[in-house]
Amino acid sequence: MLQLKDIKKSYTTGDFTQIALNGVNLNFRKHEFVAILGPSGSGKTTCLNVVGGLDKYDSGDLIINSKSTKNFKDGEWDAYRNNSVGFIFQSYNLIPHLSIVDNVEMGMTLSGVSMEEKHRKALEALDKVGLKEHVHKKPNQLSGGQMQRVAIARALANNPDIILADEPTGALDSVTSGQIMDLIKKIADDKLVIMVTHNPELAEKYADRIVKFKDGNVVDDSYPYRTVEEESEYQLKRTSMSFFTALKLSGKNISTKKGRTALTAFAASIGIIGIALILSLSTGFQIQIDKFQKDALAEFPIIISPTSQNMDMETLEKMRGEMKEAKEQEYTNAREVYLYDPEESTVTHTNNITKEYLDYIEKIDSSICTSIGYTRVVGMNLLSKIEDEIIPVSIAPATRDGSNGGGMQGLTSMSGTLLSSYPEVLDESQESYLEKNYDLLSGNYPKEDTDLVLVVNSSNQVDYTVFENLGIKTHVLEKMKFEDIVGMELKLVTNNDYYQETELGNFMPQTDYEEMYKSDDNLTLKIAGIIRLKEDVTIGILGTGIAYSDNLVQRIIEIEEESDIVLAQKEADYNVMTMEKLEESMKKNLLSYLGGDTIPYMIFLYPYDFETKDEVLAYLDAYNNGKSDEDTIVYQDLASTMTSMTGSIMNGITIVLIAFASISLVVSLIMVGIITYISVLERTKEIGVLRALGARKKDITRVFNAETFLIGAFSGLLGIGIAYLLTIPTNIILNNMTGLSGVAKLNPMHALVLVAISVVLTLIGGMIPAKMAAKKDPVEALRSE
Ligand SMILES: Nc1ncnc2c1ncn2[C@@H]1O[C@H](COP(=O)(O)OP(=O)(O)OP(=O)(O)O)[C@@H](O)[C@H]1O
Repeated sequence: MLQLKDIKKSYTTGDFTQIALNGVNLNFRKHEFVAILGPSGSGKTTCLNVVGGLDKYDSGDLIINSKSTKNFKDGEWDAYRNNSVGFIFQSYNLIPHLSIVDNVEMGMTLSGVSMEEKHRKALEALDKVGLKEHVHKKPNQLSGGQMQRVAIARALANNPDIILADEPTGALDSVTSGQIMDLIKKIADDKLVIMVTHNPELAEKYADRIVKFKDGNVVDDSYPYRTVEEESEYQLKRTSMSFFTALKLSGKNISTKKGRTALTAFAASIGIIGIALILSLSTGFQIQIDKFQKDALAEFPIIISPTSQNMDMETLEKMRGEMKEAKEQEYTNAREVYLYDPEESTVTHTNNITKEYLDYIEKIDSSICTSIGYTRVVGMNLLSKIEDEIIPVSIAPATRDGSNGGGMQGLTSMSGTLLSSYPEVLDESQESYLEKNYDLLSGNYPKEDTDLVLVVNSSNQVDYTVFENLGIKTHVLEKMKFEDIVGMELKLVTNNDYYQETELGNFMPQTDYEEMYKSDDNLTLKIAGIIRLKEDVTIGILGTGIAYSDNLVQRIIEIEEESDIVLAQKEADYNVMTMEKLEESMKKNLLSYLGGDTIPYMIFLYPYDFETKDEVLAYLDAYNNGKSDEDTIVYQDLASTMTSMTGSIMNGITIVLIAFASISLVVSLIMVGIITYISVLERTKEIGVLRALGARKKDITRVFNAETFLIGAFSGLLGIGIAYLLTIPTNIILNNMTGLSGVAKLNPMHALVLVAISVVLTLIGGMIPAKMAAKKDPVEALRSE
């Protein structure tokens, strides 16, 4: 059954080598009760540990069921301890934080016995040792004798062939000793029991055979066994601890030191709390910005103007780079003044808007672009009948505009002025731009091309010059009734009626307004209604004053293109009114003013929202494909420029803050490492017990990894929980400070990732101590107190 052949074992500590076993030869029968006696230090325990596979022999051979163990691998030793050997120690070596049943089940747990079978066998074993009523107690609630019974039950539970007992009654009184010996004696009926003892009477009374040790050698054997081993199959069942078992084991251990674990987890969670708060704030602010974009900036048109400054990120960065360079050049010592052209450092592009481009724009899909607006510099020859007198008037916007109460400062400063021509919807079935964004205060929204509207600001104000231009004597007026304004009519006079060619060949505006007023060619314009920007619309593109549709201007151009003055001006290289010489660009402007140019000055494209805006931009970009630099048309998308700038600033700040908060994560990593290390020290005995029960080194690592996993997961969840609670006061404070509500919002995705990070970091922190634990020598581990 079991055979020791010339087993030698020595321990070297420093320069000193202690021979513990000096060529031991022993044969054991399948079923017998062997007592090993001998003076202290004679090698009894060492022999038992070698037989049990806890300690490795230096030379010789241990033959188990006729199989040599010389070439046993770690895994085979682990399996051997688990399947074939049951240990009973003097100091019981129960795992204190597990219940009695769990202690007894542990060996079977390691060899993967099913839950029910394991439980049944454990109860059976406990019944055998007479502890059936105590199964749910913890080891420290039992007497010494009872604890040793549990240890015996544990040794028996997996039904091993060999029971090794190292002074099992050493710590017990004589009565209890007797009871335990009776129990062991009974076990020996169908097992090999090897017991080390100092007590010759006990040995005499109970053992079948007494082997005496002295100086690492067998000096006497009362019933030697000399036989040739018959061949037999010897199969070992591999052991392995599931991660779940490791979790359970560690969970129970952690639950015995709740206070410490909670403190550790809290300390470790501070980094997580910091990062979670930062993330929740930054996502919160980003959400606010996005909301602002959606609410306001989506209404912000894409602008195509004659010259455009390339305000994309690349250019901005370039400009910033130049600023940096400029800084570096500061404070020269030269005694000279340098001249430079600031234009050279700004990137401008001249857009040559062509008929082809206009056609392209007009073909844009109405499902991505709600409306298109134009500005054209077309002068209108307007007359009005005021108190029976006909006078020339104008609907030009107020000269000091910008007070429509709609927060249009952005557009005002960047593109010069607010518009007086409102955009037309592309899809006729859609609500018109005015209906969507402006409340009607009086009259109607414009229906005809010739309908005008008066735009007022939130307090119904209009610059008095608007009315001055309309021919109304404003110095006697402070206010005007809606009814007096709505329905007001103006006559639009054609160029042919308005300008007349003189004998000198130049054109002069007529002054016979009565005559002009009566002309059949006139168009009658009417102020159809008074409108005001809706309260929830942030950006209105119309300035206060009179607004009209682009169709009206197009109609004027259609008529005036063929007017005498336009035809004459087209031919001439001088101003046909003043006869002054004209530059090419001045001529172009004059023609536009006279209605002789179909190309608008600026184009405004209004996407539905941010998604369709991208499509509109793609459509505009597509036009530039394969075009030479000067033929490309550069648009301005101020909204995106603004938001991408705020976006990257936000990201920058977030990264810096997270970097700071991460320092505390590193601290917690180190702390978890220390805690795990302490835990390894505290659980050394448990490591030994587990190894004796057949746990592999890997399983020990797993136990501690499970512990750090639990701490990591707990601290992560705790951190997220606290961070979540902290968002409440944060939001209250922010609301008081900024008026924004619900800014801090913890994204569930971020929460999950942070818990994962916490787990990974604590696992890393605990890795080294867990490896150290696995490397512990089982014999030494068992010996530790
Ligand atoms: N891990 C070790 N390192 C160094 N020496 C050891 C180690 N384990 C045992 N020894 C030495 O080996 C010898 C045999 O020890 P062992 O524990 O087997 O004796 P023992 O007969 O069981 O003694 P006791 O009856 O007092 O328990 C002793 O001299 C002991 O000091």
